[in-house]
Amino acid sequence: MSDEFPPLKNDLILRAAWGQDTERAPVWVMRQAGRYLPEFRKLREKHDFFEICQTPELAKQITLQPIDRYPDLIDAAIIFSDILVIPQAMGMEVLMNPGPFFTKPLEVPEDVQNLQTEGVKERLQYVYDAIRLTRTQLLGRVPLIGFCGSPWTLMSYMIEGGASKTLQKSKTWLFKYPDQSKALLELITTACIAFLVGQAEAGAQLLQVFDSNGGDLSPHDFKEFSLPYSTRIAEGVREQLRQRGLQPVPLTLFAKGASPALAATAKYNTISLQWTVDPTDETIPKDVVLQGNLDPVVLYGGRDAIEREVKRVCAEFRAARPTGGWIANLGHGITPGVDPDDLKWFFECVHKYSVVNTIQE
Ligand SMILES: Cc1c2[nH]c(c1CCC(=O)O)Cc1[nH]c(c(CCC(=O)O)c1C)Cc1[nH]c(c(CCC(=O)O)c1C)Cc1[nH]c(c(C)c1CCC(=O)O)C2
Repeated sequence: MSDEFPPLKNDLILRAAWGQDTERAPVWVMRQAGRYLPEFRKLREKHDFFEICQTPELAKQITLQPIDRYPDLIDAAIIFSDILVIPQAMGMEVLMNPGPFFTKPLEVPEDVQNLQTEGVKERLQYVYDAIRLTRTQLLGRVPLIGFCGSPWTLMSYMIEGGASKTLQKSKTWLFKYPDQSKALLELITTACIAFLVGQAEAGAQLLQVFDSNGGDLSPHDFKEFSLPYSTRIAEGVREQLRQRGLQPVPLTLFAKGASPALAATAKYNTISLQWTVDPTDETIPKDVVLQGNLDPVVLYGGRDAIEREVKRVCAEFRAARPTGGWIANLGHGITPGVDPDDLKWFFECVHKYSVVNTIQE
């Protein structure tokens, strides 16, 4: 399997994800292939969002855009796709206009019976094809990240029908129909495990679970309705990779807004922190690798602010992980208005200030 693709020239992020010390922190950003890039917007004018996801050649082209624009500055690619491909593969229609829009969201627990839970892994074949093609054309420059949404975050989209500030409908399910909610979370968990294993089989070298709505739950409900399923994904993926004789793949959990100490109990190799978390927080266990966590809005603050904030964040992470185990990133996705040159400056600052002896000045 490993011979299928060109040899890897930059394994910084893999070493960091396994907890090893690195010369400097590896860096990538969530949503790095996205609307802040003029080359993305140009391609997007001609193609529907999910058409791009479903066309391996287009998904590959967009995945490579930031890698081509920032050569030697960026340490990972992330496959161009969306967390909502799982609900689609379960038979739900999802459009992007401009945010995600479900034409028939789940309204009552009986609606769950209409989901097509058999064959989900197979219907996502286009993602595996995109991953294979991208790995080939990356030419070993950097590792490729695969991903999925967490069961709770996907459940909330399937019920809300799109993004929501309050999550009133989906949280109502948790309080009104806790058992049926757990049954739905189980179904989604099974799909997530199969999908992540499929991505690793196709060549994804690191896997990230996005629990973007995890922090909208009380710690009690997070422990009841989100954490157990994210934990099961980590266990299930590791187990299935082992059974298939595949190399282990490092796993990252981004439980946005949730307590990092709780997120760490899910036993992922890495937890991704949003900017409201102090990486030196004593409650975070020392054996988990950290990813993050510059406030994405700093990228609008100009070069001096970017440099100052990167320097500060680098010092914090070095204090938190003196012997390595940090992947530099933003605390959430990069937003559409960022100047691509300011992102370049962010990468340059991370290269400079995450080297051990420069941050001790
Ligand atoms: C919640 C969520 C979604 N999708 C995703 C999440 C989890 C991360 C997070 O919390 O932001 C994950 C995602 N979405 C996308 C990626 C691609 C890889 C990457 O570059 O990170 C990834 C990893 C592409 C995308 N997904 C989307 C875009 C922009 C839409 C467009 O091109 O029209 C991109 C590049 C659209 C999308 N997709 C989703 C929303 C809420 C939106 C609209 C809001 C927004 O635009 O940021 C669902």
